[in-house]
Amino acid sequence: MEVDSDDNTRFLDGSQAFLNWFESLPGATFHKDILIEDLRRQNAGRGIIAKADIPADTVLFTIPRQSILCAATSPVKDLIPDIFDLDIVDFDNDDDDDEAQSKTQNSWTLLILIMIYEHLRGPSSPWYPYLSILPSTFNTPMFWSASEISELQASALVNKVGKSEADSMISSKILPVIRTNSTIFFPAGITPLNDDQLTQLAHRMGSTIMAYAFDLESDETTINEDLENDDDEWEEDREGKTMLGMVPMADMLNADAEFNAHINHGADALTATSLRPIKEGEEILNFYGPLSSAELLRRYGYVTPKHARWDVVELGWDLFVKKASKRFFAGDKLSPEQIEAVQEKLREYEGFEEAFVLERYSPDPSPTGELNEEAMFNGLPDDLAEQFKLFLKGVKKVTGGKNGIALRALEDNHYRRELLLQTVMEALEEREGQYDTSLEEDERLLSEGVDGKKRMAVWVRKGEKQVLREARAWAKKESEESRRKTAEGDDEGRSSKRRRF
Ligand SMILES: C[S@@+](CC[C@H](N)C(=O)[O-])C[C@H]1O[C@@H](n2cnc3c(N)ncnc32)[C@H](O)[C@@H]1O
Repeated sequence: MEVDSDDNTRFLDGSQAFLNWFESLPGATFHKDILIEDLRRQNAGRGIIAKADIPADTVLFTIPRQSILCAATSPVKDLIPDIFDLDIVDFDNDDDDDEAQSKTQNSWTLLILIMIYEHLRGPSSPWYPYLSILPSTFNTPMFWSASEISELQASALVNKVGKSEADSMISSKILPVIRTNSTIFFPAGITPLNDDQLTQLAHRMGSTIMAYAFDLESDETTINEDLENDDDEWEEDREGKTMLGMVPMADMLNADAEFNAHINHGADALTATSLRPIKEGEEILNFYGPLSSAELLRRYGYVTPKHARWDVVELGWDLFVKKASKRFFAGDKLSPEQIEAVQEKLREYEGFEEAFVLERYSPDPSPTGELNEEAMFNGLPDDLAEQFKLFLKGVKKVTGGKNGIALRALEDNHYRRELLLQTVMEALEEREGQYDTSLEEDERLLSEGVDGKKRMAVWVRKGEKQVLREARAWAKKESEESRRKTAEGDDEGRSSKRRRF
């Protein structure tokens, strides 16, 4: 990345002013053997590196809770108590669809308002040296043009960018509060911003929160406890469930799927500690969770090779049914209208899934932040087999028991599994065809050195195609096995009350 010398000076001065400010906070510590480094040459902004070898379990820095920018520390809670009353704010409220809730705040919108307020205060804000080094532009797809988004091709990420949801959240929860309290946000001497400017600012703050904010747990937790929890735990800070806060210095750590540091949440302070020995010159890295390349790009605006182990691809139910139906049309025993009737009934079912996420078996990193096991594709979602069985039952019903294939599949577990696997293989082939380029073309593009947003988009779509190929190879192997068992007339396959599919 090219930077001119003025930019360079501003960047380095910003880092130094931030460090000076941080070290002056009562209770803050910053280890003598670490430094804030300029990592723009590797498109990673600022990061923290070790200046000397650091042993495991070393406290790298300490952030007193008082210095965190959040609902508990912001002066706005006294200025606009009715919306910032911490006793009545429902941190679980993330339901934007409910009109009654449209004016109430959640952890996201509170923090957006707090950050807008501090941003507008400029140098008078106690957090100014910190806020000054946070980004004003982002690489997340939220800010991509339509043609840049189109490079994601058939990735499910295209429908998860969330621009219009963010726009409506800003117009229903952010702008009205600022307009009602305009003298607080724009006191004498500060020129008020118009709605477009405020909307842009709110987007900027929302994206900063997405990539920088922490879920403020109040209890001491350790990496071991975190890793024992299920995957959803990692995502909690991005779901609007608990108080979110901007944690100076903790958010200067970059991250990867293999990492060497962790943030512990203590009663009075948060501390960053080394999980294992860190060598001089090594970057100190945090972990943002077991995120796929697409999710890492959506939330943080970057991708890394090590996160590809968590790549996923979505297989739509309608595509699966399209492929399955071909088999059930045999002998004209099932009409398209009957299939649609089955589908309609299925959609009414509470647990109905529109799409199934295919993913590898991919263990979490070890407590010392290392990946010790290969990720591999080893199975389809159980829900798909269950929904397929319901579909077969539906077919049996609408045909009055006349569709032989459905009847046999409901009776014979091996046969049903074989049908499922065959259908999945065909559906996966069509799913791969929905992307404009092949896996091999994407690999060539990446090796030829495509860069910027396009490289990230190619990386995401390539990763998804790789999962599709692995899933197809796995299904083929399983299907051969299943067919062998069916041919052998394995009685185990017959349905019985004692045995489940
Ligand atoms: C919490 S901040 C980390 C500090 C950030 N680099 C900065 O300069 O302010 C998260 C952002 O850092 C960048 N980042 C984090 N880890 C990265 C990595 N391994 N490679 C490239 N960029 C990374 C991404 O832009 C991400 O949105």
